[in-house]
Amino acid sequence: MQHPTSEVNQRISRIAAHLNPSNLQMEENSGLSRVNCRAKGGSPGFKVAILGAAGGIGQPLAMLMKMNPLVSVLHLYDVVNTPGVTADISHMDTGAVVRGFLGQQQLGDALTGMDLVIIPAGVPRKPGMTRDDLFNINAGIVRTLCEGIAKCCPKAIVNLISNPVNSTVPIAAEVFKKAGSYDPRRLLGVTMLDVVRANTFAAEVLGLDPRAVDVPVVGGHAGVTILPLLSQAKPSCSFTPKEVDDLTDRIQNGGTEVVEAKAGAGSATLSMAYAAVKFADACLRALRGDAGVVECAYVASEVTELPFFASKVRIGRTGIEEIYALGPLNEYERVGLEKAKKELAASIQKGVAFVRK
Ligand SMILES: NC(=O)c1ccc[n+]([C@@H]2O[C@H](COP(=O)([O-])OP(=O)(O)OC[C@H]3O[C@@H](n4cnc5c(N)ncnc54)[C@H](O)[C@@H]3O)[C@@H](O)[C@H]2O)c1
Ligand SMILES: O=C(O)C[C@H](O)C(=O)O
Repeated sequence: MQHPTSEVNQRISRIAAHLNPSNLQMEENSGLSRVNCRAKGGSPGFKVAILGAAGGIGQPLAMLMKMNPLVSVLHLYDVVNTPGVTADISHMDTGAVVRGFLGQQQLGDALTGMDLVIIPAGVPRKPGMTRDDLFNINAGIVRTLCEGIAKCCPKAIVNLISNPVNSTVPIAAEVFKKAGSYDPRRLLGVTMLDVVRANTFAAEVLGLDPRAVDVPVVGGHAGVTILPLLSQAKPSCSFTPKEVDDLTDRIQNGGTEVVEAKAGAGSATLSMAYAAVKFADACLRALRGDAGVVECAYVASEVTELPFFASKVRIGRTGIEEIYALGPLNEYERVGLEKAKKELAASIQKGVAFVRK
């Protein structure tokens, strides 16, 4: 039986919290607040934060992560609209406890204690733009968010989605280095959408179920830096030179295909949320201790002479545990690799310089 005074105190602090405009943090945002609930704990699992959770990717990503049984706590952070998104998602009858955080002053609370931080914050492309055209706005957003991560959850695994990924991952690395918290095993640029597209488009050509197809995509995440290794596609298959050309072109320009179809209303959001969840789920399974979790990602790497490169990596409890070599490339892929490296080198340098300047 609770002492009446403590019950009154709890009520008063609840009312005060609601009245204080600087405290916009929400706990499930429901009439039945957690103080009134019998069970205070969530289900066992991992704590995940999404930064940019109210956006085109953020919202479906939040919904899908709420459905993931490996997630016990889901923090939704954005500079706008998190109260509504949080209230909405918190009504789903799945295990994860959802909390919303609004604005820079709540970034620390959103991040504290997180195991995995997924970042889809930032502006998307419009027709006619390259991903690099987003650099001026998104570089600063990623820097600020990563400063928060370095301070509040330096051991978290970071899945970075914000474009241009080829530069934002080096930016994140530099921020973490400055803060003294850099662990390259824990920073992963999300290139899963390229793999998802490669599997889908290759399956169309082969007349197979896309779920049965696995095409490694290496390099980076923009134009010619997206390098599908069709010669290594599984199940083992062969493509005509025209099919290779057409498929490579479509995979490299998959993002632009969506940007043009959306005609000014943004870039890929739904397929990206799907890809982000596929990747985040792989990271969580690895954190749980599952063996053999291997995915493509853009990471600090020694696979080429460049400091960052996307390739297959094995993820484990401590983050990236092994980075795989590219394997045998055919002449077409070797030429593609040289083009990819040239553009990647400039994008990496631009990201590093942004933080060091
Ligand atoms: N890696 C990939 O494969 C991939 C795929 C698709 C999109 N993207 C990129 O993801 C990013 C987001 O795309 P989107 O379609 O969701 O855009 P969006 O504009 O719909 O959503 C972005 C969200 O970020 C929020 N935001 C802006 N500044 C912020 C800050 N400082 N802190 C926290 N949140 C902030 C916005 O309020 C918004 O809710 C873009 O940069 C886009 O290019 C990457
Ligand atoms: O194309 C974009 O700008 C978004 C994203 O990088 C994508 O590949 O869909």
